[in-house]
Amino acid sequence: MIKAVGLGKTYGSTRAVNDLSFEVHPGSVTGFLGPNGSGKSTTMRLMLGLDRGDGATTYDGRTFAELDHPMRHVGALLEAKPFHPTRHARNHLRMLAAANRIADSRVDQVMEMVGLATVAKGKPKKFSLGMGQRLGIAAALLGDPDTLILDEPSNGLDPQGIQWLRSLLKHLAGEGRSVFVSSHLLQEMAVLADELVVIGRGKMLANGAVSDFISHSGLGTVEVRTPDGATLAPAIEALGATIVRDGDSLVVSGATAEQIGEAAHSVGARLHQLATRDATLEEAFLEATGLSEEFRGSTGDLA
Ligand SMILES: Nc1ncnc2c1ncn2[C@@H]1O[C@H](COP(=O)(O)OP(=O)(O)OP(=O)(O)O)[C@@H](O)[C@H]1O
Repeated sequence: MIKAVGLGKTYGSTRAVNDLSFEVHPGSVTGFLGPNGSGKSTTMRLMLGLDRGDGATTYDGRTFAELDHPMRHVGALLEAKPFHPTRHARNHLRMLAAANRIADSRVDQVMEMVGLATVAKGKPKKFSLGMGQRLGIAAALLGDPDTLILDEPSNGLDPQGIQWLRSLLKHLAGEGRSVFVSSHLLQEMAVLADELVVIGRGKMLANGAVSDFISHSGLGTVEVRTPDGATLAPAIEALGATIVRDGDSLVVSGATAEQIGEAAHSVGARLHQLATRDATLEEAFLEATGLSEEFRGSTGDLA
């Protein structure tokens, strides 16, 4: 298990990460979300001891520096990929393997896993963004680690690549590993992650199950089809809910289907349909991070 306690980092006058504490549990994928510049990469570097800062991160009770052959415990993919300019992809991995006492045969295994076996002798500097990303993922998997920390691993991957990565990470978590992964692809995160850590301007905004994050956003609605709208609407509004009329339907925010059903019963209104619609992860994320967005674009006058 990963346990991060009180992580913090200041660059000049910028408090990039501020007192972040969270856990990443074995057997699950934990998504790490936050707007641009919110401190995700800095947090990951702190977790791996690559940046000096406040707090501590332990892996089953040991800090990264205390692990012998860390690649065999924690596999990491960070934004900057230090590939050797002239070394072949396979040799790059062989060198990492040797430094961590990992068998050479594992190199071919991971190249196969990430779909780079046919270009094993290619030079990473000639790789496309997606191929470079796959090589970085191969390096993270090299030590067959029980913990993975991946910063934007889907960057540059095509749709098939993203689907492949999703299956891979779910499979690895299913084997009991702890997977911590940042991404801006919220639809992807919605189907990949079990738990979330959501930050804004370096501070924790939400931490817990994806389903709780979405339901706590309060953005879900209930669609009510009724021939007795005039009778039912005041009873729903009396619950403190708001109603938007859509043809012969009432779209209700701020009340559950159960509450609406009870209200309908108490005023004798007939219900033809009562359908709940959950918020999307994107809607919940935008709601949670709206005020902590650091960089806000404008659609302006594009003409
Ligand atoms: N080496 C550095 N020197 C100075 N400031 C830095 C440095 N690295 C990051 N920062 C600042 O720290 C803050 C957090 O940056 P970080 O890269 O961790 O965010 P992020 O959430 O990973 O962003 P993105 O989603 O855009 O990749 C930003 O304000 C950034 O400008």
